[in-house]
Amino acid sequence: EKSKAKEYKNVTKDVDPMENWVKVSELGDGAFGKVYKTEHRETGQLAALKTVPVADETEMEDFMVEIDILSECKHDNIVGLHQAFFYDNQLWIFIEFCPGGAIDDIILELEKGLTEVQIQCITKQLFEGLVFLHDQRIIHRDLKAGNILLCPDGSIRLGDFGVSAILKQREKRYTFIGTPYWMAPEVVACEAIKEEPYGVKADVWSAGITLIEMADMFPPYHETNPMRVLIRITRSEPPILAVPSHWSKDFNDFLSKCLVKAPSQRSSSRDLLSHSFISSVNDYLPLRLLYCEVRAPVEEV
Ligand SMILES: COc1ccc(Nc2ncnc(-c3cccnc3Nc3cc(NC(=O)c4cccc(C(F)(F)F)c4)ccc3C)n2)cc1
Repeated sequence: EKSKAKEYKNVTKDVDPMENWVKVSELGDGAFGKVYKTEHRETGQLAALKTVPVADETEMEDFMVEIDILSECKHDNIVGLHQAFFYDNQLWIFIEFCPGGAIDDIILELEKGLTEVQIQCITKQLFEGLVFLHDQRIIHRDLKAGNILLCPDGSIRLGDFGVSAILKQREKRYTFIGTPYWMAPEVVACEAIKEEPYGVKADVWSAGITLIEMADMFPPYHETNPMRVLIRITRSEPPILAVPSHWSKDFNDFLSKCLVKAPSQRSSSRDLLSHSFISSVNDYLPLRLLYCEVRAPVEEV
Protein backbone atom coordinates (compact mmCIF):
# COMPACT_ATOMS: atom_id res chain seq x y z
CA GLU A 1 0.00 0.00 0.00
CA LYS A 2 1.13 3.58 -0.67
CA SER A 3 3.61 4.55 2.04
CA LYS A 4 1.98 7.34 4.08
CA ALA A 5 4.88 9.61 5.02
CA LYS A 6 7.00 9.90 1.86
CA GLU A 7 10.69 10.03 2.70
CA TYR A 8 12.29 13.39 1.74
CA LYS A 9 16.04 12.82 1.77
CA ASN A 10 17.15 16.45 2.22
CA VAL A 11 14.64 17.38 4.92
CA THR A 12 14.87 16.72 8.69
CA LYS A 13 11.48 15.80 10.11
CA ASP A 14 9.90 16.09 13.57
CA VAL A 15 12.75 18.16 15.04
CA ASP A 16 12.02 21.70 16.25
CA PRO A 17 14.32 23.86 14.03
CA MET A 18 14.42 26.67 16.57
CA GLU A 19 15.99 24.35 19.18
CA ASN A 20 19.43 25.37 17.86
CA TRP A 21 18.66 28.69 16.17
CA VAL A 22 17.53 32.10 17.43
CA LYS A 23 15.84 34.78 15.28
CA VAL A 24 17.93 37.99 15.06
CA SER A 25 15.86 40.19 12.71
CA GLU A 26 13.41 40.10 9.81
CA LEU A 27 14.87 40.16 6.27
CA GLY A 28 11.71 40.18 4.19
CA ASP A 29 8.00 39.45 4.18
CA GLY A 30 6.31 37.68 1.28
CA ALA A 31 2.99 35.98 0.69
CA PHE A 32 4.63 32.60 1.25
CA GLY A 33 5.84 33.67 4.71
CA LYS A 34 8.53 35.67 6.44
CA VAL A 35 12.31 35.51 6.04
CA TYR A 36 14.49 35.95 9.14
CA LYS A 37 18.17 36.45 9.89
CA THR A 38 18.98 33.72 12.43
CA GLU A 39 22.02 32.82 14.54
CA HIS A 40 23.05 29.31 15.67
CA ARG A 41 23.01 29.09 19.48
CA GLU A 42 26.34 27.21 19.73
CA THR A 43 28.36 28.05 16.61
CA GLY A 44 27.21 31.67 16.13
CA GLN A 45 26.79 30.84 12.43
CA LEU A 46 24.35 33.14 10.62
CA ALA A 47 21.60 31.86 8.31
CA ALA A 48 18.63 33.28 6.44
CA LEU A 49 15.46 31.37 7.36
CA LYS A 50 12.32 31.10 5.22
CA THR A 51 9.30 29.28 6.66
CA VAL A 52 6.63 28.11 4.24
CA PRO A 53 3.25 26.72 5.39
CA VAL A 54 2.65 23.38 3.64
CA ALA A 55 -1.03 22.49 3.28
CA ASP A 56 -0.74 19.03 1.76
CA GLU A 57 1.46 16.43 0.07
CA THR A 58 1.18 17.99 -3.42
CA GLU A 59 2.33 21.39 -2.11
CA MET A 60 5.17 19.59 -0.33
CA GLU A 61 6.19 18.04 -3.67
CA ASP A 62 6.30 21.52 -5.25
CA PHE A 63 8.46 22.97 -2.48
CA MET A 64 10.73 19.92 -2.58
CA VAL A 65 11.81 21.00 -6.10
CA GLU A 66 13.49 24.04 -4.51
CA ILE A 67 15.11 21.93 -1.76
CA ASP A 68 16.38 19.37 -4.29
CA ILE A 69 17.82 22.13 -6.55
CA LEU A 70 19.56 23.74 -3.54
CA SER A 71 20.83 20.36 -2.28
CA GLU A 72 22.32 19.46 -5.66
CA CYS A 73 23.69 22.94 -6.45
CA LYS A 74 26.81 23.19 -4.29
CA HIS A 75 28.67 26.02 -6.08
CA ASP A 76 30.59 29.11 -4.90
CA ASN A 77 28.19 31.36 -6.80
CA ILE A 78 24.89 29.74 -5.81
CA VAL A 79 23.29 30.30 -2.36
CA GLY A 80 24.23 27.47 -0.01
CA LEU A 81 21.52 25.36 1.62
CA HIS A 82 22.44 24.91 5.26
CA GLN A 83 19.54 22.76 6.45
CA ALA A 84 15.85 22.12 5.73
CA PHE A 85 13.25 20.97 8.26
CA PHE A 86 9.62 19.89 8.06
CA TYR A 87 8.01 20.76 11.39
CA ASP A 88 4.60 21.95 12.59
CA ASN A 89 3.23 21.70 9.01
CA GLN A 90 5.83 24.13 7.74
CA LEU A 91 8.96 23.83 5.63
CA TRP A 92 11.92 25.61 7.29
CA ILE A 93 14.78 26.46 4.89
CA PHE A 94 18.09 27.72 6.35
CA ILE A 95 20.43 29.34 3.78
CA GLU A 96 24.01 30.51 4.47
CA PHE A 97 23.76 34.22 5.21
CA CYS A 98 25.34 36.73 2.77
CA PRO A 99 25.77 39.96 4.80
CA GLY A 100 26.00 42.32 1.79
CA GLY A 101 22.39 41.89 0.75
CA ALA A 102 21.03 42.06 -2.80
CA ILE A 103 22.70 44.06 -5.60
CA ASP A 104 19.52 46.03 -6.41
CA ASP A 105 19.26 47.22 -2.78
CA ILE A 106 22.96 48.21 -2.90
CA ILE A 107 22.38 50.27 -6.06
CA LEU A 108 19.36 52.00 -4.46
CA GLU A 109 21.29 52.63 -1.22
CA LEU A 110 24.32 54.12 -3.03
CA GLU A 111 21.96 56.01 -5.37
CA LYS A 112 24.20 55.25 -8.34
CA GLY A 113 24.81 52.41 -10.83
CA LEU A 114 27.87 50.18 -10.50
CA THR A 115 31.22 50.84 -12.21
CA GLU A 116 32.30 48.73 -15.17
CA VAL A 117 34.94 46.82 -13.14
CA GLN A 118 32.33 46.01 -10.46
CA ILE A 119 29.92 44.80 -13.17
CA GLN A 120 32.72 42.71 -14.77
CA CYS A 121 33.43 40.95 -11.42
CA ILE A 122 29.73 40.24 -10.84
CA THR A 123 29.18 39.08 -14.44
CA LYS A 124 32.09 36.62 -14.29
CA GLN A 125 30.68 34.97 -11.15
CA LEU A 126 27.08 35.18 -12.40
CA PHE A 127 28.01 33.26 -15.56
CA GLU A 128 30.07 30.71 -13.57
CA GLY A 129 26.90 30.04 -11.56
CA LEU A 130 24.70 30.00 -14.68
CA VAL A 131 26.94 27.49 -16.50
CA PHE A 132 26.74 25.28 -13.40
CA LEU A 133 22.92 25.42 -13.35
CA HIS A 134 22.59 25.05 -17.12
CA ASP A 135 24.90 22.00 -17.18
CA GLN A 136 22.32 20.40 -14.86
CA ARG A 137 19.50 21.56 -17.15
CA ILE A 138 18.27 23.90 -14.41
CA ILE A 139 16.74 27.16 -15.67
CA HIS A 140 16.71 30.00 -13.15
CA ARG A 141 13.85 31.92 -14.90
CA ASP A 142 14.04 35.00 -12.65
CA LEU A 143 17.52 36.47 -13.07
CA LYS A 144 17.81 40.09 -11.88
CA ALA A 145 20.02 42.18 -9.58
CA GLY A 146 17.54 41.48 -6.74
CA ASN A 147 18.45 37.79 -6.94
CA ILE A 148 22.21 38.33 -6.60
CA LEU A 149 23.70 38.63 -3.08
CA LEU A 150 27.08 40.20 -2.20
CA CYS A 151 29.51 38.65 0.34
CA PRO A 152 32.35 40.46 2.22
CA ASP A 153 35.08 38.61 0.26
CA GLY A 154 33.75 40.06 -2.99
CA SER A 155 32.03 36.86 -4.06
CA ILE A 156 28.37 36.86 -5.14
CA ARG A 157 25.66 34.23 -4.66
CA LEU A 158 22.85 33.67 -7.14
CA GLY A 159 19.52 32.88 -5.51
CA ASP A 160 15.78 33.14 -5.97
CA PHE A 161 14.46 35.23 -3.14
CA GLY A 162 10.89 35.25 -4.27
CA VAL A 163 10.10 36.86 -0.94
CA SER A 164 7.96 39.44 -2.63
CA ALA A 165 5.81 36.53 -3.66
CA ILE A 166 2.89 38.98 -3.76
CA LEU A 167 4.76 40.89 -6.48
CA LYS A 168 5.52 37.56 -8.13
CA GLN A 169 1.81 36.68 -8.11
CA ARG A 170 0.98 40.08 -9.62
CA GLU A 171 3.75 39.71 -12.25
CA LYS A 172 2.39 36.21 -12.93
CA ARG A 173 -1.03 37.71 -13.63
CA TYR A 174 0.45 40.17 -16.15
CA THR A 175 2.48 37.43 -17.75
CA PHE A 176 -0.49 35.06 -17.69
CA ILE A 177 -0.58 33.42 -21.13
CA GLY A 178 -4.14 33.38 -22.52
CA THR A 179 -6.00 30.21 -23.46
CA PRO A 180 -4.46 28.46 -26.51
CA TYR A 181 -7.07 29.37 -29.14
CA TRP A 182 -6.23 33.04 -29.02
CA MET A 183 -2.43 32.59 -28.72
CA ALA A 184 -0.37 34.51 -31.27
CA PRO A 185 1.84 32.38 -33.55
CA GLU A 186 5.13 33.43 -31.87
CA VAL A 187 3.72 32.64 -28.44
CA VAL A 188 2.55 29.23 -29.68
CA ALA A 189 6.06 28.82 -31.13
CA CYS A 190 7.55 29.52 -27.71
CA GLU A 191 5.19 26.98 -26.15
CA ALA A 192 5.82 24.51 -28.98
CA ILE A 193 9.60 24.05 -28.91
CA LYS A 194 9.46 22.22 -25.57
CA GLU A 195 12.10 19.67 -26.60
CA GLU A 196 14.79 22.24 -27.56
CA PRO A 197 16.37 23.45 -24.28
CA TYR A 198 15.38 27.02 -25.27
CA GLY A 199 14.59 27.86 -21.61
CA VAL A 200 18.28 27.74 -20.75
CA LYS A 201 18.96 30.53 -23.25
CA ALA A 202 16.24 32.67 -21.61
CA ASP A 203 18.57 33.07 -18.60
CA VAL A 204 21.26 34.54 -20.90
CA TRP A 205 18.81 37.24 -22.07
CA SER A 206 17.78 37.97 -18.45
CA ALA A 207 21.47 38.16 -17.48
CA GLY A 208 21.99 40.80 -20.21
CA ILE A 209 19.05 42.82 -18.85
CA THR A 210 20.56 42.44 -15.34
CA LEU A 211 23.85 43.97 -16.60
CA ILE A 212 21.92 46.98 -17.96
CA GLU A 213 20.10 47.20 -14.60
CA MET A 214 23.46 47.30 -12.73
CA ALA A 215 24.87 49.96 -15.07
CA ASP A 216 21.80 52.21 -15.48
CA MET A 217 20.14 51.47 -12.06
CA PHE A 218 16.99 50.14 -13.78
CA PRO A 219 16.16 47.63 -16.53
CA PRO A 220 14.99 48.88 -19.97
CA TYR A 221 11.34 50.06 -20.16
CA HIS A 222 11.26 50.39 -16.31
CA GLU A 223 8.95 53.41 -16.61
CA THR A 224 6.44 51.45 -18.76
CA ASN A 225 3.60 49.59 -17.04
CA PRO A 226 4.10 45.78 -16.84
CA MET A 227 1.25 45.01 -19.26
CA ARG A 228 2.82 46.97 -22.10
CA VAL A 229 6.38 45.80 -21.36
CA LEU A 230 5.58 42.31 -22.71
CA ILE A 231 4.57 43.80 -26.06
CA ARG A 232 7.62 46.09 -26.18
CA ILE A 233 10.01 43.21 -25.40
CA THR A 234 8.63 41.12 -28.26
CA ARG A 235 8.29 44.04 -30.72
CA SER A 236 11.37 46.18 -30.02
CA GLU A 237 14.95 45.74 -31.14
CA PRO A 238 17.16 44.27 -28.35
CA PRO A 239 17.75 46.97 -25.70
CA ILE A 240 21.16 48.62 -25.18
CA LEU A 241 22.78 50.69 -22.40
CA ALA A 242 21.27 54.15 -21.84
CA VAL A 243 24.59 55.83 -22.88
CA PRO A 244 26.68 53.16 -24.70
CA SER A 245 29.62 55.58 -25.20
CA HIS A 246 30.05 55.74 -21.38
CA TRP A 247 31.07 52.05 -21.46
CA SER A 248 33.79 49.94 -23.11
CA LYS A 249 33.42 48.29 -26.52
CA ASP A 250 33.82 44.95 -24.69
CA PHE A 251 30.85 45.63 -22.40
CA ASN A 252 28.63 46.73 -25.29
CA ASP A 253 29.74 43.69 -27.33
CA PHE A 254 29.08 41.29 -24.44
CA LEU A 255 25.54 42.72 -24.11
CA SER A 256 24.91 42.42 -27.85
CA LYS A 257 25.64 38.68 -27.52
CA CYS A 258 23.25 38.22 -24.56
CA LEU A 259 20.44 40.30 -26.03
CA VAL A 260 19.72 38.43 -29.26
CA LYS A 261 15.97 37.90 -29.74
CA ALA A 262 16.15 34.46 -31.40
CA PRO A 263 17.16 31.95 -28.68
CA SER A 264 18.88 29.72 -31.27
CA GLN A 265 21.08 32.67 -32.37
CA ARG A 266 21.81 33.77 -28.76
CA SER A 267 25.16 32.75 -27.20
CA SER A 268 25.09 30.08 -24.48
CA SER A 269 26.23 30.88 -20.94
CA ARG A 270 29.31 28.68 -21.56
CA ASP A 271 30.21 30.57 -24.82
CA LEU A 272 30.07 33.87 -22.94
CA LEU A 273 32.36 32.68 -20.11
CA SER A 274 35.30 33.07 -22.53
CA HIS A 275 34.26 36.56 -23.74
CA SER A 276 37.02 39.15 -23.14
CA PHE A 277 34.63 41.27 -21.03
CA ILE A 278 34.89 38.70 -18.20
CA SER A 279 37.79 36.36 -19.06
CA SER A 280 40.18 39.14 -17.95
CA VAL A 281 38.69 39.23 -14.40
CA ASN A 282 40.99 37.50 -11.92
CA ASP A 283 40.18 38.99 -8.50
CA TYR A 284 37.19 40.50 -6.74
CA LEU A 285 38.85 43.50 -5.02
CA PRO A 286 36.37 45.93 -6.70
CA LEU A 287 33.51 44.00 -5.00
CA ARG A 288 35.29 43.88 -1.60
CA LEU A 289 35.50 47.68 -1.86
CA LEU A 290 31.82 47.85 -2.86
CA TYR A 291 30.95 45.76 0.24
CA CYS A 292 32.90 48.17 2.48
CA GLU A 293 31.26 51.18 0.77
CA VAL A 294 27.77 49.87 1.37
CA ARG A 295 28.44 48.56 4.90
CA ALA A 296 30.59 51.56 5.99
CA PRO A 297 27.69 53.87 7.09
CA VAL A 298 26.62 51.21 9.62
CA GLU A 299 30.16 50.86 11.07
CA GLU A 300 30.62 54.66 11.38
CA VAL A 301 29.50 55.24 14.99
C1 LIG B 1 17.88 43.39 3.45
O1 LIG B 1 19.23 43.15 3.68
C2 LIG B 1 19.68 41.86 3.48
C3 LIG B 1 20.91 41.55 4.03
C4 LIG B 1 21.42 40.26 3.85
C5 LIG B 1 20.73 39.31 3.13
N1 LIG B 1 21.34 38.07 2.99
C6 LIG B 1 20.73 36.87 2.63
N2 LIG B 1 21.52 35.79 2.60
C7 LIG B 1 20.96 34.60 2.24
N3 LIG B 1 19.65 34.50 1.89
C8 LIG B 1 18.89 35.62 1.94
C9 LIG B 1 17.46 35.58 1.58
C10 LIG B 1 16.76 36.80 1.60
C11 LIG B 1 15.41 36.81 1.29
C12 LIG B 1 14.78 35.61 0.95
N4 LIG B 1 15.45 34.42 0.91
C13 LIG B 1 16.78 34.40 1.20
N5 LIG B 1 17.45 33.18 1.13
C14 LIG B 1 16.73 32.02 0.80
C15 LIG B 1 16.76 31.53 -0.50
C16 LIG B 1 16.07 30.34 -0.83
N6 LIG B 1 16.06 29.79 -2.11
C17 LIG B 1 16.82 30.20 -3.18
O2 LIG B 1 17.63 31.13 -3.14
C18 LIG B 1 16.67 29.46 -4.47
C19 LIG B 1 15.46 28.83 -4.78
C20 LIG B 1 15.37 28.16 -6.03
C21 LIG B 1 16.43 28.12 -6.94
C22 LIG B 1 17.62 28.77 -6.59
C23 LIG B 1 18.79 28.76 -7.55
F1 LIG B 1 18.38 28.42 -8.78
F2 LIG B 1 19.37 29.97 -7.61
F3 LIG B 1 19.72 27.89 -7.13
C24 LIG B 1 17.76 29.46 -5.38
C25 LIG B 1 15.36 29.65 0.14
C26 LIG B 1 15.31 30.16 1.44
C27 LIG B 1 15.99 31.33 1.78
C28 LIG B 1 15.94 31.83 3.21
N7 LIG B 1 19.42 36.82 2.30
C29 LIG B 1 19.49 39.63 2.56
C30 LIG B 1 18.96 40.92 2.74
